[in-house]
Amino acid sequence: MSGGKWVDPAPFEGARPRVPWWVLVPGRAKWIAALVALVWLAVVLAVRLVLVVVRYPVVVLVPVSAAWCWWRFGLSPLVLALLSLVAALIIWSGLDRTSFLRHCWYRLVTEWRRATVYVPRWRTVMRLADLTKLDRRKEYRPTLRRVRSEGWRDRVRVRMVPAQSPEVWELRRDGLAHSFHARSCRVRVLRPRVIELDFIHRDPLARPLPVSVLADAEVDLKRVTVGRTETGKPWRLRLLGSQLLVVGVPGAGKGSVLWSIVWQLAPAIRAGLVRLVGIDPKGGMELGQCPDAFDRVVYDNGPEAVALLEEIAAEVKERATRYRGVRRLWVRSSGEPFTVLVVDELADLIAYQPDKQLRERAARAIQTITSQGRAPGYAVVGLVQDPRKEVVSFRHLFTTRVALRLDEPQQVDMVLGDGVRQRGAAAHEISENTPGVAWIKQDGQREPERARAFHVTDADLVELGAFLADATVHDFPTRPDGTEGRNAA
Ligand SMILES: Nc1ncnc2c1ncn2[C@@H]1O[C@H](COP(=O)(O)OP(=O)(O)OP(=O)(O)O)[C@@H](O)[C@H]1O
Repeated sequence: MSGGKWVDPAPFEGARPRVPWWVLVPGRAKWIAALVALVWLAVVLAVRLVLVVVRYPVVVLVPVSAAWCWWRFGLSPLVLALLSLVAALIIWSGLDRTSFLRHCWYRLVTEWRRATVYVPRWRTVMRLADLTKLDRRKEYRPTLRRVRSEGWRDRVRVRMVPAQSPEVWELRRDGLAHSFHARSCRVRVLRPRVIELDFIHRDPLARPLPVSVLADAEVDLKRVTVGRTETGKPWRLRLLGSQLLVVGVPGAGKGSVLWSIVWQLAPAIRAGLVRLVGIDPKGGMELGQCPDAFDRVVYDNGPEAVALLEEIAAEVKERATRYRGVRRLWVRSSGEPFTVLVVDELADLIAYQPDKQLRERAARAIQTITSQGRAPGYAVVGLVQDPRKEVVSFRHLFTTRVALRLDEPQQVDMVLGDGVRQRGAAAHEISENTPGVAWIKQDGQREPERARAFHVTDADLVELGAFLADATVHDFPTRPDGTEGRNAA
């Protein structure tokens, strides 16, 4: 104040002290925040620990138990316990090798491969394969989830990064296989954002499978076992209510699929429950190997074959009319045999036949049998070498499609349908050394299956013929001097 007037003092020019924000937070709030952070850290650590125990149970629990045993009882009981454990494992593997491998050995392999192959290389491989995404300096990386080793393959579950599609992984299958030391890699979609990579180490179907002993047994037409799948389960084909298309290049093993079916149906054929009708345009090269199996067979693709097809188509229509409103699917008690029509080279009838009229009549008849034969008990087993357009246009009529070895990836799409090859069904990669190996796609089943048909040898076909031939009484041979042989009595 000067003479009653206010004089503004000089403004304060010192720098305002800069203190971190948390200094301004009241002391109590700081304690609460620190406590929350500590609890959070403890929870994260506990979850991580649980994950380690879940992912590496053997590696974690065995040493921990051993350490506890040593501390509690001393060294000698520990050595005794370990020796007993080893002895128990040896006995287990001797008594039941399959369950030992599944529940013990493959568990160890799983942990070993996770720790030595997948975890150490995951980040680098993902980056180099361009499977990571960078957004605002944050890296999004696919997460390695569950790993399961089954000896011949490792199943690796992955959570994809947002906005990534399985096709991106499809394109990198080869690179991923090499990176993780596998022979090949398949990609399967499990659910949104989660895929499973199958890293294949060896082919479990490398060895031919012999057929089972031929004996009178009950035949289930919904589950005809014709081989084994790569997971070790029986390969079962549904014939009742289904139509089957088998495609493969020459020598791919179409014959083995066909004869495996006939082999399994043999008891029912002998009992008259199942009737086989065949058309072999190759002059009997295939079906002529066991004509006894067939009720009727035509070795031609001309008028006789077409007449047979039309006859069966008429039967289908007639039976369908009778069954209408009575039953929806053929049953044994109908008193009429279940009919299986085998066409060895379908393309010969509906594509290569030079006579246009015959070709069209054959196509019409096949269409009728496949589309209407389900309920009246008619199944078609169509074998094809060359999946050309004319044949593939029939594809949708066949509910089960079997792709044996094929030449080109496009052919796989033509036979199995779009998108099935992307789910791993690489029929064009089947080795020439494994005839009878096939990829199977059944309608209503999302995932294709890989399997191998039984190997039906020429000797087996002779046995099959003898099993199905009508019993004939043969004269006992007589000796040249006219006396009867020893067995004649
Ligand atoms: N499941 C199988 N296991 C082992 N070997 C097989 C199997 N199937 C077929 N083979 C062998 O592969 C060869 C070719 O088989 P097959 O004649 O059945 O092929 P295909 O596809 O019918 O040929 P084509 O179209 O020329 O008739 C044969 O020597 C056969 O012994």
